[in-house]
Amino acid sequence: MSGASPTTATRRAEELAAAGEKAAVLVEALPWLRELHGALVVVKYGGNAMVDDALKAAFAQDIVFLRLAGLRPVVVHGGGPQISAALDRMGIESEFRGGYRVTTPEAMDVVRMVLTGQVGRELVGLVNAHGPYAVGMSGEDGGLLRARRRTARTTAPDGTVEEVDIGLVGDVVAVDPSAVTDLLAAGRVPVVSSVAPEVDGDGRPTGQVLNVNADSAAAALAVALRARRLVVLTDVEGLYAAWPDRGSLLSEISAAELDRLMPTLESGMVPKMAGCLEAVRGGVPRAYVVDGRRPHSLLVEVFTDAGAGTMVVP
Ligand SMILES: Nc1ncnc2c1ncn2[C@@H]1O[C@H](COP(=O)(O)OP(=O)(O)O)[C@@H](O)[C@H]1O
Ligand SMILES: CC(=O)N[C@@H](CCC(=O)OP(=O)(O)O)C(=O)O
Repeated sequence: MSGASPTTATRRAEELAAAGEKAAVLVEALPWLRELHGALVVVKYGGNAMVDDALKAAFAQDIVFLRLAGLRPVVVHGGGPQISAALDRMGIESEFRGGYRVTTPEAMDVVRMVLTGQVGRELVGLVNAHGPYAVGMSGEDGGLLRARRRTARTTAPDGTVEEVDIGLVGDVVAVDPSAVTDLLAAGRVPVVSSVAPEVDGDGRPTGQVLNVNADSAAAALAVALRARRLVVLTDVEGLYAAWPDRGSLLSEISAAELDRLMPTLESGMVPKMAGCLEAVRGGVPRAYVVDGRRPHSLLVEVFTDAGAGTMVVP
């Protein structure tokens, strides 16, 4: 008698079946690869989804995969928890109003240092472990972003709405995407941190830098770059109809429905969903909020039919 023993043969059959399943995943990606070839995709990586080294490394793999699959990814990263930890080590307490950090001049130095000097550098390093793709930049570089100070609105128990000063926090009012498009044309992956120079009412620089929420910065960039997708990776499955008791997870929502839901949203979801709204109203065909705690959720969202999380459509 010749040939493999029954156990070896069974194992071989199982291996081939597993390989076939993997091939099926690749085949499922085919229409998406075709549709998104050359597409510019802005990926916002939230600080809360940077849970551990393995997850950050998986994110870097996904970005390199997108780039090698012929898409043009642009990363905008957050780093809220990392900023809070650094402030905490310095004995400075973090305070948020309406999802935005109250930013004193002292805190602004830390925001800039942590976002551009620490979180951005780490992501660039992780991507570049695969080849010289990533180039880090902040909204200050190449005139990329300009921002004006924002105030936060709070509602008092009697229902009156008050404007409160939240310090050096900005809204993006202008984007010059050439620094990013130049890098894309050179085959690079821009990794952007959300710090921006302040301009006055006449558009003149004041010399101050402002702390821009990373969701807002990603949305402004996605609009200015005419991105085909904005994908926001965060630490929750997507947008829930009710919070914190997690009503149903909304798999798809229109801009008009989201607009109605906006006043009910809390904390970090406020700038996140405002950003998605701004993006789809500004011409981005789809914006997604995806659970970045699941490894490779970015690839699942972009290349499979199932998708995940919440999709916002115009
Ligand atoms: N309706 C909602 N659906 C989902 N999450 C919500 C909702 N309202 C508030 N949240 C909170 O928003 C958080 C996401 O925002 P944030 O912490 O700023 O994340 P990131 O660091 O990714 O920007 C969630 O973890 C959740 O606690
Ligand atoms: C004004 C404002 O709130 N800026 C944010 C910038 C970082 C950020 O947005 O990080 P995540 O995406 O991880 O939340 C902050 O200081 O935390």
